Amino acid sequence: MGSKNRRKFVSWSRLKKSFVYASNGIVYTLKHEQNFRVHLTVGAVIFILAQVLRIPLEKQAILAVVIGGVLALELINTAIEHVVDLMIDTYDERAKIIKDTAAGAVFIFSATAVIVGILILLPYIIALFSR
Ligand SMILES: Nc1ncnc2c1ncn2[C@@H]1O[C@H](COP(=O)(O)OP(=O)(O)OP(=O)(O)O)[C@@H](O)[C@H]1O
Repeated sequence: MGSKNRRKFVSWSRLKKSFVYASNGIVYTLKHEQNFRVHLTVGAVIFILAQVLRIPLEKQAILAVVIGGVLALELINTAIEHVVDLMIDTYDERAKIIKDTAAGAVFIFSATAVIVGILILLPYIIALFSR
């Protein structure tokens, strides 16, 4: 008892470890999940396009939130898939429901991100071609 209480308010070594663990999770997902690679690539293209089109910073912030949200949801979906696989290695209707609903959450947020991206970028693309 007490060892936790004696911990520093902010420990840089613990922060560094947390960053390394989180990076490992991102690198794992990057290597093994095609959807994550697709979303990351689309997100990077949108970010570059926003710079080229000189989109205002507050709109870029909205794009950053939705792109980051999709990527974060992909990581959670991957974690859920692994928890299910850890619990059961045979076909199970409940496993299917868990995985399918988690995938559905990613899909809904991705579709939302696409709509937000179109709403923000399209007027600038139209203005570029109607000069
Ligand atoms: N144990 C299981 N029991 C029943 N259905 C399963 C099971 N494991 C996977 N499935 C079905 O297969 C689908 C794909 O699951 P899998 O674990 O292969 O994910 P994935 O191919 O990596 O998916 P994603 O491409 O979304 O990352 C699930 O959405 C589910 O419908």
